[in-house]
Amino acid sequence: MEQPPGGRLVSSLLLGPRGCEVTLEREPGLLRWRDPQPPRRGRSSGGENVVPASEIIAVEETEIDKKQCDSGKWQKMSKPHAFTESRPKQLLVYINPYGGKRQGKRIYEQKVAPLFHLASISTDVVITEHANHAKDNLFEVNIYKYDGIVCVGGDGMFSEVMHGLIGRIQKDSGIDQNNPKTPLAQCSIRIGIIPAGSTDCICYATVGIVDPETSALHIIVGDCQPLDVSSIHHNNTFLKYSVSLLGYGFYGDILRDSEKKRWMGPARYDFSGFKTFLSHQYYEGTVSFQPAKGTVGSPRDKESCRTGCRICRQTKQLEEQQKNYGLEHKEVEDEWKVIKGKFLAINAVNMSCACPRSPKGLSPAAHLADGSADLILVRKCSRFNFLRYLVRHTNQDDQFDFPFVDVYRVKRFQFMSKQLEDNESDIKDVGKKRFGQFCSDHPACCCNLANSTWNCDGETLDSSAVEVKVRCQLVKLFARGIENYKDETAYNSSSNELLS
Ligand SMILES: Nc1ncnc2c1ncn2[C@@H]1O[C@H](COP(=O)(O)OP(=O)(O)OP(=O)(O)O)[C@@H](O)[C@H]1O
Ligand SMILES: CCCCCCCCCCCCC/C=C/[C@@H](O)[C@H](CO)NC(=O)CCCCC
Ligand SMILES: [Ca+2]
Repeated sequence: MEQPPGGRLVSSLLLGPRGCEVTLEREPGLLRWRDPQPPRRGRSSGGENVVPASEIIAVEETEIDKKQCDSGKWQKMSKPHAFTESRPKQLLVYINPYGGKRQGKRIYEQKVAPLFHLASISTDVVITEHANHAKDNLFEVNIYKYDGIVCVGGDGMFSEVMHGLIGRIQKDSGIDQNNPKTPLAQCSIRIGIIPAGSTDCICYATVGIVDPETSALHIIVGDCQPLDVSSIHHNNTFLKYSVSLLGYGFYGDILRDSEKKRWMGPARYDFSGFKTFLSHQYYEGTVSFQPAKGTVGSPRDKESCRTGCRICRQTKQLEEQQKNYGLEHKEVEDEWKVIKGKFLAINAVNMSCACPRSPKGLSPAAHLADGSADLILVRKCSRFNFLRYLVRHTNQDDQFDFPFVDVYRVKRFQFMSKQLEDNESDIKDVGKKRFGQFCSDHPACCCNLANSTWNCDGETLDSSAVEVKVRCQLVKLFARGIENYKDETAYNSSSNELLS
């Protein structure tokens, strides 16, 4: 390449049989060329292509002019691939061969492995043989020799890998996960998700599309998206972590029913969803929460979390300032709001939970990395009203604009079912006998004292009482959030896909 004044390198590029001029601008590192053919009508870019150098996957020479080579003017480069410091060189890959439509292995081998090879990334691949294989394995291997862990599967598989990684880091840092008050050690090893599951909500909500190649490219270019994680405890015992949905009632019941129908594949959620909707079960209990004070946004905002999100950035800065002033434990004294009631659903979401089924998700303005969760309380209402609420997850109308739906942005919350509350008070009341699932005071009244289960990122969790705390940006993903399209020349305008 020649270097004319102005920090621009200029060379010629052969695209098929036609040649064109290609320039590389040092600042801000953009590679530009014009299509050799005249621009198509209606194409605003006028046939110009722009690719940031940081997003070039690999450069390969197809043929070298022998004469130039011998003259010493040309030197054959070894295959250059690392264009930025943050790119991974060695990855540990876990494939769930049974997730979603059971295509994980094929997707990895046909769509992802060739791209990793092109980018000169070396991999150790583990095809899981049973549930918890990946999680257990992460406690045994030397994770520190890897630049990232990749999971090929759905939200459940991601959850397994995340539990393994967080657990391992805490173990190595001497931190007891059972203490809900202990600050956790952050995980600097990034996790990549190659979607091959049934809902793939974590991939959709952090990338904007469920597409294995796009996710592979985000891994290769070394993107980094921090993610909030909620820790769930009961009686000083650690239960689970959650990054997408922690739901009691409707989504817990769907999951409990659908787990028996795994053989149906992703269709099990439609079947169990319909059945759970008809059952119209409500649950009594008490929800207590601390409203998030240190965050900038609100769950009723019109603005969503997007790449480089201002709200996530500002909240993190605020948290760091508080830490510097020694105020990080101040929230313990913050006031608790208590709500007793009958609920069809209690949903706590750390992110929008957007997925192909619901493109704006359960809480469209929730943020990936703002240290808070949106707590959505759907009180007992008619079946018709509940259906109206559900349908609004699929259209542009506001799903929080109902008198029976409340939404709060929280840092911590607790839930206790009425059954457990009653049991706890009955321990003192020794003479009283319980009548199974029904109200002991009025056996004929059929008060609903049954318990639901929690849907924790698509895994069931049975606990009638939980204590939940959001851990700001505990893990990092190979992703960059959902992008806004401003520059049509750099990206394919019809999807979120990166150019390769
Ligand atoms: N080899 C295996 N055999 C059986 N179960 C496995 C195996 N490997 C992983 N699992 C478990 O399968 C569960 C579901 O996997 P995964 O999340 O990939 O698919 P899914 O449930 O269809 O998708 P989604 O979670 O997006 O709805 C995970 O909880 C994981 O622990
Ligand atoms: C008449 C039309 C009504 C349509 C209603 C559609 C509402 C869809 C909301 C979808 C919300 C998904 C929340 C994501 C949860 C994931 O962590 C979890 C694991 O993958 N998936 C499920 O539990 C699977 C949950 C599947 C629910 C159907
Ligand atoms: Ca959040």
